[in-house]
Amino acid sequence: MERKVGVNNVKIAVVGGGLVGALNACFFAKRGFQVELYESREDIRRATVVKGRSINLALSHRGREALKAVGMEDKIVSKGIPMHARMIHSPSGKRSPIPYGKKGQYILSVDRANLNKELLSAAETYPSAKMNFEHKLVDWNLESGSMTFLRNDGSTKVTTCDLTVGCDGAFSAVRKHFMRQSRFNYSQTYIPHGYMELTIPPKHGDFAMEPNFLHIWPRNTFMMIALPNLDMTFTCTLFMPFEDFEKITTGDEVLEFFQRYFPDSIPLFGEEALKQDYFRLPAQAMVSVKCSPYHIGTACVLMGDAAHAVVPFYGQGMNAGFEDCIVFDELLDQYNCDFSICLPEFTRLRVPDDHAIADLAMYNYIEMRAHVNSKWFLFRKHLDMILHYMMPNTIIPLYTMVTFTRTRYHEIVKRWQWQNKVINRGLFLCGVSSVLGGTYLLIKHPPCTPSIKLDQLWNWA
Ligand SMILES: Cc1cc2nc3c(=O)[nH]c(=O)nc-3n(C[C@H](O)[C@H](O)[C@H](O)COP(=O)(O)OP(=O)(O)OC[C@H]3O[C@@H](n4cnc5c(N)ncnc54)[C@H](O)[C@@H]3O)c2cc1C
Ligand SMILES: COc1ccc2c(c1)CN(c1nc(C(=O)N(C)c3cc(Cl)c(F)cc3C(=O)O)c(Cl)s1)C2
Repeated sequence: MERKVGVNNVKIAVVGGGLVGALNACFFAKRGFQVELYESREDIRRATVVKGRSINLALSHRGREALKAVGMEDKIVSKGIPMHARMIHSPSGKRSPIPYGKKGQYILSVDRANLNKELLSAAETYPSAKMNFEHKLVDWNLESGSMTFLRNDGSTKVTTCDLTVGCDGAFSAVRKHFMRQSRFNYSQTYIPHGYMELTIPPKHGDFAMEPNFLHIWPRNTFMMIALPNLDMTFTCTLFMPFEDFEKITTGDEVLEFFQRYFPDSIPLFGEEALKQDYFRLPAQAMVSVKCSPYHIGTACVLMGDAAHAVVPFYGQGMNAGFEDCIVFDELLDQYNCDFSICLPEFTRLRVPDDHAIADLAMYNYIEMRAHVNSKWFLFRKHLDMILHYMMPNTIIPLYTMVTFTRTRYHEIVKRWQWQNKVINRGLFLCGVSSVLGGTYLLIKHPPCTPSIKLDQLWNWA
């Protein structure tokens, strides 16, 4: 265990015991801080069902690097299912695999609840870390640093700390107190689409589809994806405008809809099971939140969805939140745990990157919704691969940089804009050269004049 001189009497309050809060508790406790984690829900290690969250998630490089830094990568990866490629399902039921990249380039389907439990248990192994469940932050006083938590029995607990780390998600209570600060920027966007999770059960005791793939049914305004689970089920996420969800009110309408857009999936769900699953929970909303700065003085810093909730169309929300944790930890190393430097530096570094991934995810949502069906998806991904193969150091697919590197998100956007310019110029030059070439050939070798005139052709016929 690392122990820096002088940090073990510094008290950190982590608000929110979700994925990012639990990981942050590991980072701070590992460094020797006194850590108090406060989570409004009950301890999910004792809960039976965690409702309303995406059941599984795609873990990629950024998230793995953060887990590695606290010694949790192997444990989490061992319970993840590698997805080496996408499997594109066309309306006709044709399936086309598209690899994510080279052999070692894969993403992992991980179970959200298990990941959260493992991180909470890992945090608890540090003697300087204490978990407080069923403690909901209801007030925070910036000047005194005191926080008020409401407990399930109606009592309250007031406490103070040296640093509050707001990891309380997209609807953060900590961030609400930032809203009172002058020059605090905030924006949120709900997209018209909702998402619903459906389950494909095992078939004859095995996965009903190829397990090591991220299955995708791209249908422009509708889309369904499926990620595998260790129990040989698939968790499917159906994305659709709320107004379309609302049009489907009966079991028969469910079947009619799936028959029309995702026919190959019906035998995998089972007709009756699909009808029940569809009405189990209502479609959930998706919100994109941007704000800045992420800190107030040396008293408070936001991380994860509390700082930047992103739409899931890049599978990066958790990965970006986990990267927040490792970036802050790297700053603590670089500036010897001096919060007066680390907090503003965290804002300076992470705001442009987290805003960039929020924009990329929203861009991908708009692109997928607008004109990505299975043919277009296949074409674009194959074009990416061909251009990357031809110019490996010049053209790198956007998703490769996002998913398999820790290249800063805002640098990826700049490079992507440059690459698009190169590709468009290249396509333009190809176009111009083919026109010039064609014209040259026409001049050099004029086509022979037809033996008969067009009007003779009609008479002749
Ligand atoms: C459909 C969908 C699919 C997704 N897929 C992926 C994916 O494939 N890959 C990926 O990287 N990301 C994905 N994400 C994003 C990912 O789920 C989030 O980015 C991640 O959960 C953020 O973690 P967090 O800890 O910041 O917030 P949360 O997970 O929301 O945790 C916040 C915690 O704070 C607690 N809390 C809230 N208010 C208070 C309070 N006042 N006091 C105390 N505690 C409080 C909550 O109970 C919760 O436990 C997806 C999201 C959705 C919606
Ligand atoms: C649990 O709920 C969810 C919901 C959405 C996602 C995930 C899990 C995981 N997601 C990933 N997206 C990428 C990606 O980079 N892109 C561009 C893609 C974007 C979309 Cl929308 C898509 F359908 C495929 C790809 C693809 O390339 O396979 C990965 Cl790489 S992983 C999206």
